[in-house]
Amino acid sequence: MGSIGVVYDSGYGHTAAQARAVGEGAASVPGIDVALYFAEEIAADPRRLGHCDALIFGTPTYLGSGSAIFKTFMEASAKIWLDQGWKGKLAAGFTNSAGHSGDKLATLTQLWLFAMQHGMVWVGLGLLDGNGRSTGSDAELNRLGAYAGAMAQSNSDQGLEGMQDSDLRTASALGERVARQVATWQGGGR
Ligand SMILES: Cc1cc2nc3c(=O)[nH]c(=O)nc-3n(C[C@H](O)[C@H](O)[C@H](O)COP(=O)(O)O)c2cc1C
Repeated sequence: MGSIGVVYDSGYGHTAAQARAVGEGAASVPGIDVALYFAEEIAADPRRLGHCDALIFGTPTYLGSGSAIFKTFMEASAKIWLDQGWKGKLAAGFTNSAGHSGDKLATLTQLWLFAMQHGMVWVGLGLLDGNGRSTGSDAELNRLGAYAGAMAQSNSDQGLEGMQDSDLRTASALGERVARQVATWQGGGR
């Protein structure tokens, strides 16, 4: 039994699709409740996340970092940070951008540091990098080769049809991994 909150921002819908995939993967684990929270809305009262055993953070990469709206959520959590209210919860992250690199690692690093400041315990993707061999293809899981979290790439001139199925499956795998960790995580040591 456990509860996971997926907190995300998305200006144009791509990262929202990734968030839904993360949520579906998490919900595939029996006994895990999953809820998606739009960062701008939950920033008004981030204490509503207090019941979650794990928080999975997601934001588009804008100019080499998370979006301003996601940063608003981060700063809205400052009073919780002061009390270390999320200490011992599990955390993970995901991001989408137009570039294949797109400096997405900087965004995942930002999310990781945010979780570290809160005393949370980071769960990485747990998948080897895909599509790194001559026999590989973009259909492979983790085709963008991230370890710190889930990455997705979508062309800037396309809508959701530009999302790669493999990236959504990778996002789902992250959600499922966090959910499996929640199922066994005690967290009591904080
Ligand atoms: C203000 C802004 C800054 C962006 N900066 C980057 C960037 O640094 N790297 C990148 O690869 N794509 C960048 N992009 C492209 C977005 O990451 C891409 O369109 C992504 O799909 C947006 O996700 P969303 O639909 O969830 O908002 C930027 C887009 C905008 C609007």
